[in-house]
Amino acid sequence: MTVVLKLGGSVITEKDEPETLDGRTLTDLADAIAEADLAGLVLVHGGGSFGHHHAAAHGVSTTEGTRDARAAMDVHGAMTTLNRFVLSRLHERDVSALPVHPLSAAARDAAGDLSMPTAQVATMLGEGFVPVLHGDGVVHAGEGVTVLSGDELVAHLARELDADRVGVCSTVPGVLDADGEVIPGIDSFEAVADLLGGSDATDVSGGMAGKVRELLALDAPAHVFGPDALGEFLAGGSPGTRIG
Ligand SMILES: Nc1ncnc2c1ncn2[C@@H]1O[C@H](COP(=O)(O)OP(=O)(O)OP(=O)(O)O)[C@@H](O)[C@H]1O
Ligand SMILES: C=C(C)CCOP(=O)(O)O
Repeated sequence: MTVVLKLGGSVITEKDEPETLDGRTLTDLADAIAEADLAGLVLVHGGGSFGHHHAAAHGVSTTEGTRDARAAMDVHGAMTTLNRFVLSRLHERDVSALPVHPLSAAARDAAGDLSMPTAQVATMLGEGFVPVLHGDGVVHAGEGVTVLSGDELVAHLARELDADRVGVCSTVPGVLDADGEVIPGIDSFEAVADLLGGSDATDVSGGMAGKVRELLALDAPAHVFGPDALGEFLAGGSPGTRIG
């Protein structure tokens, strides 16, 4: 059973305070992960206040790039710092987590299509490790370096690894309707397009609308849920909003 799980940057950081961790929530999520069956689990985390502030400050998005290596390193460096925090919380709980940094492995062609090998991720899984990837900068033909979102990585990994389940843990308990209630299931983008906004915080990669679009394109069932429901998802449950 292969499960791809994203820990939203807005969950594990204080998204409005540059480079500030939400240590308490990250600890709770690490506890839930440590209690779960870890075989086949691939983790991805987003940028929150580590990646998005730097990307926005340099005018870099998923489509607008930079050829300034220092700007690219501001984004990448902040993301590897956040990745170290996530890894250390997992190691403290004896989770055999190993990092995979997309900047050094991935590329986009001129049309923006992503390529990234996944043999290292599959081999880590085969050897009993938990790979931990993250949103990052990515070299992009014709643009320099653009942003690769964790949501895009989740979709890529789910396809390449033929995942059985996908989970996206965000600040919200699911995709919300106009009354703020969790929508149980989404089968088409058009049906919910008017409800989906970007993010409340600085976010260069599309917020909830981008997430739903990526997840709908997958074969594997995906769930969007809040931090309280991570244990339920990892135990095989279907919390929040089911997508696809
Ligand atoms: N209909 C909706 N239902 C739920 N959330 C919505 C909706 N429309 C917009 N949003 C926003 O989407 C946000 C979640 O997307 P966001 O990209 O910020 O989360 P994340 O993946 O946890 O963070 P990051 O992108 O930093 O990894 C919510 O906090 C909310 O502000
Ligand atoms: C801004 C960066 C580098 C990461 C974007 O990943 P996301 O938070 O999953 O959208």
